[in-house]
Amino acid sequence: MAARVVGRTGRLAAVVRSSAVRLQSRLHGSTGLRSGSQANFFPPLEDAMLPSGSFNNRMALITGGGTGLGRAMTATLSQLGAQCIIASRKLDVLQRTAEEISSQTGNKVHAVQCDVRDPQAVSQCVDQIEALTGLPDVIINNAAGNFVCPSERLSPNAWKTITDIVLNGTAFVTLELGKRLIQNQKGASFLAITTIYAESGSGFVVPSASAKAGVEALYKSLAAEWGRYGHRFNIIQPGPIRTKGAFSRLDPTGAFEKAMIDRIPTGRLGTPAEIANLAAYVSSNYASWMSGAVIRFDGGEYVSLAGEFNELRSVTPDQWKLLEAMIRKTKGS
Ligand SMILES: CCCCC/C=C\C=C\C(=O)SCCNC(=O)CCNC(=O)[C@H](O)C(C)(C)COP(=O)(O)OP(=O)(O)OC[C@H]1O[C@@H](n2cnc3c(N)ncnc32)[C@H](O)[C@@H]1OP(=O)(O)O
Ligand SMILES: NC(=O)C1=CN([C@@H]2O[C@H](COP(=O)(O)OP(=O)(O)OC[C@H]3O[C@@H](n4cnc5c(N)ncnc54)[C@H](OP(=O)(O)O)[C@@H]3O)[C@@H](O)[C@H]2O)C=CC1
Repeated sequence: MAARVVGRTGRLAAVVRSSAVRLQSRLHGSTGLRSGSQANFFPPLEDAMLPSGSFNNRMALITGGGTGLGRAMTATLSQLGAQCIIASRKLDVLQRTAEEISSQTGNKVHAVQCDVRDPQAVSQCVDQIEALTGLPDVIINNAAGNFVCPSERLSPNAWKTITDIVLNGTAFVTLELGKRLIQNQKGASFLAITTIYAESGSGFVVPSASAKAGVEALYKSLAAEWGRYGHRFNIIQPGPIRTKGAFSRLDPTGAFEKAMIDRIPTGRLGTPAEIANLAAYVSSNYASWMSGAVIRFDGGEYVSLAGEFNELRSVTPDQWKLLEAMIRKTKGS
């Protein structure tokens, strides 16, 4: 009897395993099956979500606003009436983006060169911003650096480069603006863009994970301390959204993308317009009661990675009948 049960259990386990393998290989194949089907339930909307004019007479600074997600946030804020300033190292890229967005929205976008790792450059950048627009009402700390690398291959300068851009850069921009805003008795919304692995940590991007966790601690701390000056601090943790900056450094061969889509319950990557809408809401007066919030925006990827039994998604209804029968047959412990 015991031998029969053991034999049957072994066969069932093999069936479950092989069907999971078949399913996995279908999902990882070039057809991208799951993204084709599940994603149909979750179509991304690209239009600006807030009423037009929501940012009239407001000034917004977006670091890293020349490319990728920062560019999308700048476009949405500008469309909603904001005067934007975008700041990063590459002035030509910033100027091109500023001109393109301004010409589409009719609202001025200013380009200011700034390496956020350098506190003096940040101070000069803020001088320039004050001269151009006055101190901003909205600050989005979006600039970042990252690459995948086994930690044993990281040089001290590699570690310093990423942590300087992400943690020190965010701190320099936030402190410089914060001090001047406090002096001028002006309120503001601060938003930091981190990542889902700021919470869990992640191998192979350890400087980024460490620095983004530091950014989250910085923003949660200041949310508590600087509310009295009229400042709100919030955090968005995006899941994967295709940008050249991120994907060329984190998935250089393109092989990782299918695995990511496979584990995202909404079956697709996010889009820059989706994060831009969320950032606009968080930075707007519609969210004036929101401070100290950490918003995970990842199509469900984080919980999908975390749940111990989530792989059981690949068990078929017939296999469940067998499993249930086995479980019900168990008596005692
Ligand atoms: C597909 C996944 C989606 C999910 C994404 C989740 C989270 C994403 C988080 C992000 O932050 S994505 C944003 C990524 N965007 C960028 O990184 C844009 C800006 N990046 C850069 O400018 C550069 O990549 C860099 C390296 C961050 C900074 O450039 P620079 O200041 O010019 O530095 P260096 O080239 O001088 O390098 C400094 C230091 O680092 C070493 N290093 C550079 N690349 C690598 C590498 N691939 N592997 C190992 N080490 C590297 C370099 O050798 C230098 O160290 P030394 O000791 O040699 O001096
Ligand atoms: N795309 C994704 O899937 C995800 C992205 N994120 C986060 O979203 C944000 C935007 O990333 P994404 O748009 O994908 O990537 P990008 O590479 O397009 O954006 C990074 C920006 O940071 C700027 N930057 C880098 N170093 C510095 C520096 N030293 N001083 C000033 N600016 C700097 C770059 O401009 P320049 O080269 O001109 O300096 C660039 O515009 C980042 O914070 C990233 O960590 C988080 C999770 C997922």
